[in-house]
Amino acid sequence: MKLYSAKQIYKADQISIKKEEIGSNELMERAALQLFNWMHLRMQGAPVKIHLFCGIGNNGGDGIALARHLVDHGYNLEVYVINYSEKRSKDFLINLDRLKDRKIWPHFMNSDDELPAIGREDIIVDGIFGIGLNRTPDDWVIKVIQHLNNSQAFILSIDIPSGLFTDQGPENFDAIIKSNYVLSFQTPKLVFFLPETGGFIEQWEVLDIGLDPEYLMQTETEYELIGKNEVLTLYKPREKFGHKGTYGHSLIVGGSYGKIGSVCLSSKAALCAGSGLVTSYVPRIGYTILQTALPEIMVLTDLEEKELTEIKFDIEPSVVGIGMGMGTSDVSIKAFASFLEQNKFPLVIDADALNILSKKKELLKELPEKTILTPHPKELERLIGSWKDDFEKLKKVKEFSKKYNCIVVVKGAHTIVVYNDKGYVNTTGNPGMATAGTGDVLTGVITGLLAQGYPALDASIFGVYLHGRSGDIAVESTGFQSLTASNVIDNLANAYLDLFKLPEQPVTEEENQSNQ
Ligand SMILES: NC(=O)C1=CN([C@@H]2O[C@H](COP(=O)(O)OP(=O)(O)OC[C@H]3O[C@@H](n4cnc5c(N)ncnc54)[C@H](O)[C@@H]3O)[C@@H](O)[C@H]2O)[C@@H](O)CC1
Ligand SMILES: [K+]
Repeated sequence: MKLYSAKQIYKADQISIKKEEIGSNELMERAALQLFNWMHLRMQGAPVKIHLFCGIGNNGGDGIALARHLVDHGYNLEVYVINYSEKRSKDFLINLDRLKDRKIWPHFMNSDDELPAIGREDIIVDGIFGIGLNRTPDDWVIKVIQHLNNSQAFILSIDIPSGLFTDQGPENFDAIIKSNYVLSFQTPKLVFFLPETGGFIEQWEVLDIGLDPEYLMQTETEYELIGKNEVLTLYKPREKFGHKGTYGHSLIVGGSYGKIGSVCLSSKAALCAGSGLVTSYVPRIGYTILQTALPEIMVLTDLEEKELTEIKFDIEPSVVGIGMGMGTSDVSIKAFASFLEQNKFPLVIDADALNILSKKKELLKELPEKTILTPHPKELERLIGSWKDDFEKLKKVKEFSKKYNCIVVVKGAHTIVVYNDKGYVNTTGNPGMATAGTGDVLTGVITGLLAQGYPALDASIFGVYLHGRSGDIAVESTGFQSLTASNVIDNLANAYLDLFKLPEQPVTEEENQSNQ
């Protein structure tokens, strides 16, 4: 699913109005009707108190138009207009008149007005600012926003939580509505998925207001949201006459004294992701551990007992996944540097290998094209330097990706795979996966996919999705706290099977009767 920018949404809006020969207020009416239907279906006329807060732009206009439908259906409604500017939008005014025709008079709130009492059982509808916000709200408006956040009432936001910019980072976190539910028009917004701002949205849903499909389809976006539909187009089915050689050979390099487990996890994950063969390359101490833990896997060892001192092998792997548990001792740095200088195989680089790259940036030029780097936030910071906000971070990652022609997997609650100017935002995964070893599993999965011939970008996007989906399936039986990295590996099979599961269909009346 594409994630459109505010500019693109405004453009789609204009094109739709022109093509369909409708007024902009008709589009607003469509939006308001969608909002109303959503609420009415769930509330079924319940007499709960609804406090509807509107701004004076089109987001407020949506709110005012919604108010008319709610009133027409007998809902218990109080409407407030936050008068933060004199420049009321045309469609806001049209809808205000329509509301007044029904003898409904909103409370017009100005800077020195008292804030209304809101019960914790009430519902707040937030239509103060939409995608048109272009500066931090005035102090008194921030006080209103804080008042709503502190009320403990359920907050339903129209289009986007008020106070959140669509395409830039926030300046003041106190100025943003904390939404329980966002009904977002046509497209979710990128900020819903970024670590700094994602917490302002508990749940979201898209309401289709029928913006011009042709424009939406043809328009390239900077970010895409990755769900099952998107990865299904990447999936490569197995061939009947395939053999283990067809599905590649993954070499997993890493480990040191006390950290052989990380190599076990990556190696097993590569195997379960479908790699035909897997070999692990570890210090000698890892030999018995790996051979005992993973009978399907071959093992090569360094001459040294406890750490890697030389990465040399006489096999021809399809791909090398490197770095987990490797440490950053001087000898291991040297081993990694000379490996990079001679290596000709595709690479997935993680953990300590990333830290070594950060310390010795001159090694970055040795990376084969489309090398995949999988940093967590701290590793990323060491690699690209610090950032002011998520948008600056993504800009820096894009520059880095272009400079070194590499793919960067920016790990987080919504991992974003970045290549060149484009970002792919993952939707699977859960907080239970914030546990030791899940990163090693991800490296293994991506390595295993590359081995099978997935192009590097597809392997990254698909690998991140599968890893998260395995975690989501696992957590159903483990709960968040007890989920382990091994549980994620154990559910890779289920994540694959889940790709082809159809959504559950409602039981028909006939089936119901025959079951009785
Ligand atoms: N574009 C579309 O396709 C549609 C948009 N609709 C609604 O329109 C919204 C966008 O409306 P607008 O562009 O009118 O903008 P908003 O309603 O988001 O913002 C109000 C206006 O206030 C001004 N403003 C921005 N920041 C301010 C600040 N900090 N203090 C004071 N004034 C400030 C701006 O001039 C802005 O236009 C969307 O979020 C959505 O809710 C819907 O009506 C349906 C169609
Ligand atoms: K809003």
